[in-house]
Amino acid sequence: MLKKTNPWLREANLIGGSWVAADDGAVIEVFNPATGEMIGTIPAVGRAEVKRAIDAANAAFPAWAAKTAAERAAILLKLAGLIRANLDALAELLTLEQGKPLAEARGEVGGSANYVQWFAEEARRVYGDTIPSPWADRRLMVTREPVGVVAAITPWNFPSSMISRKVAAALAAGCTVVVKPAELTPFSGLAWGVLAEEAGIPAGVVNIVTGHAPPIGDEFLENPLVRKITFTGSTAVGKMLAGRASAAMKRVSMELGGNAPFIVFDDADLDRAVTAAVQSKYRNSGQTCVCTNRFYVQAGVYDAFAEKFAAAVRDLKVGSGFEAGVVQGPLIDDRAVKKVESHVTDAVAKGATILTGGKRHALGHGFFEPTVLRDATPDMKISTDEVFGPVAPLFRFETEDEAVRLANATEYGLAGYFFTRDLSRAFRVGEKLKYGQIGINEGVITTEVAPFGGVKDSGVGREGSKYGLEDYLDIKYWCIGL
Ligand SMILES: NC(=O)C1=CN([C@@H]2O[C@H](COP(=O)(O)OP(=O)(O)OC[C@H]3O[C@@H](n4cnc5c(N)ncnc54)[C@H](OP(=O)(O)O)[C@@H]3O)[C@@H](O)[C@H]2O)C=CC1
Ligand SMILES: O=C(O)CCCC(=O)O
Repeated sequence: MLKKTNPWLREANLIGGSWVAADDGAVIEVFNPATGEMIGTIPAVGRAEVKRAIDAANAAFPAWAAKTAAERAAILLKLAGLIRANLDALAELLTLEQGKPLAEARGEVGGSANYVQWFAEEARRVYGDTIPSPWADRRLMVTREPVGVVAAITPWNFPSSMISRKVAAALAAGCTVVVKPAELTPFSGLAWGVLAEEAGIPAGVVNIVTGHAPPIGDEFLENPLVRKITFTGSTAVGKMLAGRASAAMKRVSMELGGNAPFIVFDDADLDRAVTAAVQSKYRNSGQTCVCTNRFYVQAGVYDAFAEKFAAAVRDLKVGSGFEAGVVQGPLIDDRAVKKVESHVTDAVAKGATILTGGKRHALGHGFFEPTVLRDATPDMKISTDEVFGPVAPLFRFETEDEAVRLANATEYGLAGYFFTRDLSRAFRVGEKLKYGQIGINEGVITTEVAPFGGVKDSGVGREGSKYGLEDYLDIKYWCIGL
């Protein structure tokens, strides 16, 4: 039904300003994760179509890069306005293909517009430098230039805002792009292309291709016209892409997995910590790379926190994202549910106690009960693996040093959170945590004005903020003899 009424559901790819099918007509079916119903099909393109998209981006690059920053900014501002003007329909499309509650989808689409607006504004602030010359007869300066054609690969958990965060930055810098949205949630990405056209972004500047990932990834990696690859997704795929891209000397930005700790010290405001814990863990049903994965709670407040937290989680309403009051939608697919189930089974076998939830929800499909486990220990899989689902393990600790050691005992380093009312401890612990993003007395910290990104196996580069533009700019040094 929504397929007929939603004006943004586009079942074609955008290549060089034309909406096209795969050369051989191949398609992939896309399903609603809440019901299992097919909601549409997308082209399953091969390397030939991807090469044409890259050629189109390359052909469009000189004219787009030559526009003044103010001209690019004006087009991007129009796009931000169009996203906002159509927010309801875009949010419905997002919930339909991804499952998140409509209120969260509206928040994501609004965030998508915010990223576009932010980078429209930043486009006009790409400054250069002059360098004091060591030679009396020469003048030295530095300018910044767009890197060229960018290939962007985006995930299914934020199918709208991840495109904005990458593509708006690339466009603001003067780059042209070929985007590959996730196969499970392609329609929000394709809708982005429809809106980009309507905003007046010239043909070939934004191209969107869909299909099976390996051939598309191979063309991105092996085509010399692609100068940069930006990716959000799993660490395993990110490492593969970064390895092959560096062999071809392409620039990369990698936003990869996380294993976020959330530390509650004895001196924390417990009610505030509980509210933040629920948001940080159960947003998008736990399918966010900055969602808390491990809760470390100091011995003095362990029981009180566990009780209050479990009570709050019991109240979370599970169901279709379209239903009023629902705050937990389905997981993206059955593979995700099986992963969550295996973490719970492993934790319980090793001594964890289920305080609430713990199994598939009676609604079926991708639904899983919001779960809290107490008495978690470091030997459980959930302490090292990214669970990407609605399961919260509570670990107990005694001292500040122990909390920091446990929180840092992971190969990931994306986001970490802690709760304390002691200012000295806030700085002490914040400085010791090896993470790219720190939340103190806050559980949700993402905004377009701040740098999003990680250290260690969580990736390289930053998105959003003034730093987000740098990833799309090359530095050029000029030495001018007088
Ligand atoms: N950091 C984050 O925000 C995310 C983390 N994850 C983590 O990864 C786990 C698995 O999720 P999954 O969806 O499999 O993540 P992936 O890393 O496989 O997918 C992310 C994106 O990469 C694409 N991709 C996959 N393989 C290739 C390839 N060979 N070449 C080019 N692109 C490729 C996917 O395409 P396609 O959709 O067509 O497969 C998708 O667009 C999750 O459970 C979670 O732990 C997942 C998503 C986002
Ligand atoms: O999971 C991600 O990669 C993006 C998270 C965006 C957010 O925190 O809103």
